[in-house]
Amino acid sequence: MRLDIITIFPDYFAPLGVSLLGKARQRGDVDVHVHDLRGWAHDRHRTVDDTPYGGGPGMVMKPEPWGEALDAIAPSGSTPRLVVPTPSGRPFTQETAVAYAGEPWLVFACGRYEGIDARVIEDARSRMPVDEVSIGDYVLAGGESAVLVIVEAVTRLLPGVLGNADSVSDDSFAPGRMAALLEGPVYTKPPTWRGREVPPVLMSGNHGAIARWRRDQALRRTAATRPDLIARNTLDDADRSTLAD
Ligand SMILES: Nc1nc2cc(Br)ccc2s1
Repeated sequence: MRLDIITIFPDYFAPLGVSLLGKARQRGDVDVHVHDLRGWAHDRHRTVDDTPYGGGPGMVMKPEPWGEALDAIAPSGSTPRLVVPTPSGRPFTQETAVAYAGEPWLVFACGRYEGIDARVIEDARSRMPVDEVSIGDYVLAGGESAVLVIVEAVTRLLPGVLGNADSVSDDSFAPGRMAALLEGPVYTKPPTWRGREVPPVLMSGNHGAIARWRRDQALRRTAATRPDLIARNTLDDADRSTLAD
């Protein structure tokens, strides 16, 4: 997978060189290129923003540098998927992450200020798929943090990137598996810590009882914090009994 990231803060992406993704990059599983948008701003001050037409607060990112950057990174005829984080985008979910993990090439546009001139997105749509995605109902100072989130959610799904492949298939939001129940509590050694014991069922060796206990915990946590997710699940009698407790 190739990832291109266009930003006015390239140093923001130093974290992509460490941990699992860093190893994946060293192995050549992921090819990441970070580009400074100011490289395509040709005036003396390398200006990338200007005042908004129609007035209003803040500044808008000028179309010219973006247009030149996208032309240089994705010349006509090449068709990466352009991903533009924005609070007004479609929700980015685990399903989106799974879809993106199957893409050979993603280009990320990191907006700043009040956003990117809308004509940049229109122009890009004329020659490549463009997704405007939101990572949540809050406003950041720019798209860089959102790209870090999206890149982590996507690349951890790539074969070999996450040490334990089972972890991915066992994700609480993994499509098709218990349809997005939240993870229940997890435990490791020591068996007693500050007088608090690990639930005995987890040390019983009874895998059926352990699976039932884990599902009950996931159901209870989901019902308590994300009841909207419960409706997406097909509950059996045992589930309904757990939730009725
Ligand atoms: N939640 C999000 N906030 C923002 C702000 C800017 Br400015 C650009 C992208 C995003 S995604």
